[in-house]
Amino acid sequence: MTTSTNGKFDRKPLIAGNWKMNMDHVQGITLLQKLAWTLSDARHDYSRVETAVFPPFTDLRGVQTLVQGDKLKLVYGGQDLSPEDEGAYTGDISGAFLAKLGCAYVLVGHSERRSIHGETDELLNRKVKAAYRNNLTPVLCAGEGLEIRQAGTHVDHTLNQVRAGTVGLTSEQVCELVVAYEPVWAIGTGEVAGPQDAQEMCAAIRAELGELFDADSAAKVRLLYGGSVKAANVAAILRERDVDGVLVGGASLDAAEFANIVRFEKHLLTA
Ligand SMILES: O=C(CO)COP(=O)(O)O
Repeated sequence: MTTSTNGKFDRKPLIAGNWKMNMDHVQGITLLQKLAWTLSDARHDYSRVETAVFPPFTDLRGVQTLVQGDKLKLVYGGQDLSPEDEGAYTGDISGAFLAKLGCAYVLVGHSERRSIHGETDELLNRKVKAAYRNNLTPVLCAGEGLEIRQAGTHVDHTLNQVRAGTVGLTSEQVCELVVAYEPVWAIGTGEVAGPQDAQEMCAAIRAELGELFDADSAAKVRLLYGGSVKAANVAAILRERDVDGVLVGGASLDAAEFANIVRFEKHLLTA
């Protein structure tokens, strides 16, 4: 990445697969081997796009062994982390443990954690800070539900989540930040937000981060769209100026489909 123009082409596209609670550690290795094989078979230029997977915690040790052993050009991360680094927090996973397993990223505040586990903005801000403290890049997830979208307050709602999640960060930290805009009504539903919807929100998030921090740092933040992304719709989404990548759920469980999403540039001409 260069800092010369601070435009879209300075931000490396990030194609991320969130496996959610799918794939045990044996299935996970098979999926990753298939993915690596598919990408290498197509002589994919790994250097142009960053590919990341977010497997369940129990898969991470096996993923680390495979990625390091076979020198795969993939990075990986956890789907969540504790706001604390160690101690009496039964069932929680420390960011320090994720870092030790070679994780580069960690998801923070996925809508399923917000809704099913009642995670608050205040807690998520502590998790974002725990990620930085442990040299993990947080992927802060934000986005509105259907009622909010229908009421037309989706931009305010999402910006509030981003504001709350980034309280107390330094500009240097913000430069590394990844924010995933995932409208809840588009997750796992087959409903995909239009490219213009994704662009509208990503531009608003970048502008807000520019106000909160500074324009140069905001220009470096990578903004992802998530919600029913597939090989057939990824290129149109990634043509948008402020959309720098995608966070893929269901389609990341199919190696061939996910590989086609990673190779989105190939579909750009026809999008
Ligand atoms: O939640 C998502 C990724 O984090 C999106 O899931 P789907 O791609 O299955 O809609």
